[in-house]
Amino acid sequence: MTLALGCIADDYTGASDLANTLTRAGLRTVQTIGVPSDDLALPEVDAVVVSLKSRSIEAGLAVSRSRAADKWLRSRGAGHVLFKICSTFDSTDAGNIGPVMDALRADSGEGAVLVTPAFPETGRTVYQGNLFVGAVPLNESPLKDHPLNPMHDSNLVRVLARQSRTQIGLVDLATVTRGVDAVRARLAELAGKGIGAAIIDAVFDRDLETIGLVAGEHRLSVGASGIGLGLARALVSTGKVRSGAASSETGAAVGGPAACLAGSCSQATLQQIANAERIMPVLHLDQDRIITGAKEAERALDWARPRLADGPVLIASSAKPEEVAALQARHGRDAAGHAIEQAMADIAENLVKAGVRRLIVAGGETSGAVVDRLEIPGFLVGAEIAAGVPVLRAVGAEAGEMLLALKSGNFGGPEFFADALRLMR
Ligand SMILES: Nc1ncnc2c1ncn2[C@@H]1O[C@H](COP(=O)(O)OP(=O)(O)O)[C@@H](O)[C@H]1O
Ligand SMILES: O=C(O)[C@@H](O)C(=O)COP(=O)(O)O
Repeated sequence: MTLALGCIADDYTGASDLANTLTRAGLRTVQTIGVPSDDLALPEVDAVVVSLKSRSIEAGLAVSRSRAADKWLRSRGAGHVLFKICSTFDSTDAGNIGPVMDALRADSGEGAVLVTPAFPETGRTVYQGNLFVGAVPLNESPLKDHPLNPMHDSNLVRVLARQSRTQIGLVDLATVTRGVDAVRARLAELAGKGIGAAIIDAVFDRDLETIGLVAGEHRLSVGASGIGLGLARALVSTGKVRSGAASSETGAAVGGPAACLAGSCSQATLQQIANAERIMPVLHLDQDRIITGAKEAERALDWARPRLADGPVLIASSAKPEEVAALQARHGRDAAGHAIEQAMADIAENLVKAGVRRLIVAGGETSGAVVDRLEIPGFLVGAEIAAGVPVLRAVGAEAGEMLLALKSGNFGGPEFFADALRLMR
């Protein structure tokens, strides 16, 4: 297998979002959890997305895991590696976008790296280096209240400069609009000045196509699914990947009970949970009980097990920003987040033991904790539920045939859980 494109994603929902985008653009794609072991039977593919849970861990660990993934992808022939980050640039001043980019840049010998989280299909656009989420700048969007990485600065040149050892430049929209040669020339100019990375503006998919053509001539890029779309379209338009080879069939139905778990506290997920209350039983976890070790996961399982035969259930830890802030003040941000993620993993593990084979998880860190606990080594991409969220068919899972959906907290329409269940049969 010689990979046309290698990808390293810093969380699992982000990885499935990217795998979905690449598949839809015509690349045969598989999503692996971590660097695959030699005995994992991978189909013949154009792209591999290695999923890491590295967005919110200590920067040194994120760097070493990303470098290992990069090494594996390059050893499978990937000439270009995309480091997939969140379309809302989720990170803190300690990292991990800057430190990982610096390390992968050093390993690849890249001059100036193109960086953009733009993903117009989901309302993420970048202009003059400023990230917009829908109609508002990042720092005015719901991301200002993210439980782990609240985003308070929409100027990504500044945000990345605080995390990186290299100087950060800008390739503005006027340059992108002038086309591939103009972007090439600007990048060469920045590299000549010793600037190691540049935020590149993008508002429409056509901007990402221009960016993809230039980025594909290099060894490394950093961005969200939008730049993945650009890279994939460039591979197809230049004939490096045969178009139309990819299929996103979800395959045979798996049946069995279905369950939903929500750990995201995003506005979109809170609305989706409220709407799900109309169509399935919903249990709201008591977060203080989780953190103080009061057997809250067992209570949730006792509630869920007798209901599974009658239809899907939803278990949520999600809370409004002021409740999240109050909980964090009582217990600390990381302790609260970690304890809730582990409770979600406990619940998922036992739901699968109780027969659940169709599982929907809302939240990137939450999905990471759940998928790790279920020890699923990889996924094939199925039908698209909503922009950035595909049905995933587990490959090599201990529990056998399983369908999952890993939803980024911010993604999906108001009826997301119903939409997902309709496609996960
Ligand atoms: N009620 C709550 N209070 C505080 N933190 C919470 C609560 N519920 C979930 N969390 C934590 O918030 C984080 C949500 O992150 P994540 O799952 O990545 O969602 P998103 O996709 O919206 O970023 C996780 O670490 C989760 O454990
Ligand atoms: O790029 C995106 O927005 C998503 O693919 C993503 O990374 C999701 O992260 P979470 O919102 O933490 O699930």
